[in-house]
Amino acid sequence: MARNNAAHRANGGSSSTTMPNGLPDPTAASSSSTTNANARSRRTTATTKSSNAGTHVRPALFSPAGLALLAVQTFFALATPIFGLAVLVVSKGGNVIKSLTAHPTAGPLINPALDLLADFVTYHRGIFATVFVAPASVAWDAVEALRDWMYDLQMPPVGDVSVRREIHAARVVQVQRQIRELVAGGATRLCTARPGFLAMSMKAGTYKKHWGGVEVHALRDIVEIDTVRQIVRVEPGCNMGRLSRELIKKGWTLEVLPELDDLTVGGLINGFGIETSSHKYGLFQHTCTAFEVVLPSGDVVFCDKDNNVDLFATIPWSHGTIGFLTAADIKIVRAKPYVRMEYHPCRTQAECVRVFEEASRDNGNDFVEELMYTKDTGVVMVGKMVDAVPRGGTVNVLSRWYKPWFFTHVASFLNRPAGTPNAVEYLPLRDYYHRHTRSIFWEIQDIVPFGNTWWYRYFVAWVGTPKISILKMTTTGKLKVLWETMHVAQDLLVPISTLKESLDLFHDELTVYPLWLCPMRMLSPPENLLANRGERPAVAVLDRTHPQHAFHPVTTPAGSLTPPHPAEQLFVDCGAYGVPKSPKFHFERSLEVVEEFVRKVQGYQALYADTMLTRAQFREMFDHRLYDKVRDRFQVGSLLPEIWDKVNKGARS
Ligand SMILES: NC(=O)C1=CN([C@@H]2O[C@H](COP(=O)(O)OP(=O)(O)OC[C@H]3O[C@@H](n4cnc5c(N)ncnc54)[C@H](OP(=O)(O)O)[C@@H]3O)[C@@H](O)[C@H]2O)C=CC1
Ligand SMILES: C=C(/C=C/[C@@H](C)[C@H]1CC[C@H]2C3=CC=C4C[C@@H](O)CC[C@]4(C)[C@H]3CC[C@]12C)C(C)C
Repeated sequence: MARNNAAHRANGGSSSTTMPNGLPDPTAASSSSTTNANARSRRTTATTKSSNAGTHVRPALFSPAGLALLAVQTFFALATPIFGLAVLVVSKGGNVIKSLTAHPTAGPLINPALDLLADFVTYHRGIFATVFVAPASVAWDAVEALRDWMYDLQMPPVGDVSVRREIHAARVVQVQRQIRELVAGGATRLCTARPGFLAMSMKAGTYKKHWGGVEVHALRDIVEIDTVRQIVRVEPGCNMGRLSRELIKKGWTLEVLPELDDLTVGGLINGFGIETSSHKYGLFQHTCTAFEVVLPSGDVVFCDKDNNVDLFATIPWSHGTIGFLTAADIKIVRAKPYVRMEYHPCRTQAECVRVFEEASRDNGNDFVEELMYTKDTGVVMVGKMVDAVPRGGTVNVLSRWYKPWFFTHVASFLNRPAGTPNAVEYLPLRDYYHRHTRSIFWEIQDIVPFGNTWWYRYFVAWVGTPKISILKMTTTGKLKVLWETMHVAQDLLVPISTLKESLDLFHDELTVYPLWLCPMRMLSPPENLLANRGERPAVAVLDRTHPQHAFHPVTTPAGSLTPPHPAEQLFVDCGAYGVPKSPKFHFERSLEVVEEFVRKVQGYQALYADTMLTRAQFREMFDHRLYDKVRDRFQVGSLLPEIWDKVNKGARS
């Protein structure tokens, strides 16, 4: 099978190649329009074929009850755009209104009205989120679901993937074309065209306003599900909500499926993705087996453990600073319908650390997570996928609108008298994965403070859950200041051996509870790969079936922002989301102190969050050796600046 070779192309070589698994090389297409036309014509043929064959199962969009609910929600949603527009204006959108408000006669009339509106949106956030953000979110999701459903409807029967591959290939050509046109048009820097308010972080990159934007998130579909190779090939704009829905329906799931519905494959690979199965499988990117990338030169490169392995190892964490990811192969595993969840309430800090660590080291557990509620109390949750609920077992369908927020449900187990056996319940698998979506972890309590009362849950919560992106989009200037000075959303990845020390420091500096603890195997993605390039000695081969494999000493290869702990593989993601209660708390100073600690213990800062690190400190925290080489090899130049240029404090607002 011919392989793509970026270096060859960079030297002016041309080739007609085939990507692995028969994926046609998009660069081989004579022109994008021809490819599109081909794809379109094949799509038509395929549609006919599928309806003739009668084997194509069309997914039911909504149940009758769901449709009724949707109708009411859509009614609410109709009012939303008008109000949303006004809010956008208040939060500095819309040049027309700006000029109107500057007008000597119109200004004095409009400005007070806008101020009033802004105050309402700021100080009555709960009402605003309920009456406008939630229905708008439902409408948004419904439109997306409709689009995805219609796309899937056009597709040929399961098993025939050629049409999807063709469509994907045509889309990649469009990405190539965009890059070439942007560069020819004088763009000196490139980033994705994804608007900042859609990104799963508190802030948006200021560079989005000035750099050339490449539309890659429009590539948002599943290209194929290969149950023989146990791989799903997916485009970068596909989100976790859609992926979990499609896979679980077919009896499969991802090894690591991050919990918020709107997280995208592209963002999770180029940033980092974690879930409660990460103690077993590592980060989201560690479960990927291949990437397709369009370089700033416009060339397409395929990489995996056998081809361009250096690129393969470097794409994770690179934040789009090597190329644009257009597809990824991700491992899938058999899904079981339920998660048997055991809640271990812990009443001392030592117990919180011990029970969590024991559970994290046991690969017999499919999911491990802890929520700390105070410095000394927490609940460790241990989940195992099961085929059925035993007689007498309690099923908890968490996604029902009237259910209490998950973190409050978990806290209730601390009220049980010490000595009572651990509580066990059975959660439908998809409900388990998205358990923190409805309450946005626990951030919703600061947005809709009355959202967990019985009357709200039963009579109002059916309206829907506010989407993070619409909350971001409707953040007023005053709110922004409040969020920036009085709130944190930070994840710090520390070796498990430093957990107690980390908890003490976080308590001292931040005092944010609940505090999220999630174990993770910190491996260089991929293991064992760079050894044959003579960078470092070969790493020990990991045996995933070994119950204690997380503790096999492994020499991680150099580069790819890898951890400097040869023998330390188990890390903990400590996630502090909320309003710090520590009297010491001062946003910038506290962040500096915490980051200093993380550097000391050779941990990592999650880069979706704020960082105060200087370029030098950043390079110290993340090993850039391989990264620099790869950027040189693929002649990235200044078109894609370094990671720090995209994540430093000044690059986001
Ligand atoms: N459980 C979890 O793992 C959670 C993770 N997160 C964080 O959220 C982020 C993911 O959020 P999401 O909104 O999906 O992603 P974002 O839009 O925030 O993208 C994250 C980074 O990846 C880059 N990127 C995204 N797609 C591509 C692509 N196709 N090619 C090249 N670069 C790309 C972006 O570049 P650019 O700036 O140019 O757009 C950006 O630097 C992750 O970084 C993750 O750490 C948040 C919540 C939970
Ligand atoms: C990285 C992890 C989890 C992170 C989440 C808890 C945060 C990621 C993005 C955060 C948010 C973005 C924008 C918001 C709009 C504001 O108006 C309100 C706050 C928020 C909803 C905010 C809340 C926290 C996040 C969702 C882990 C799992 C690795």
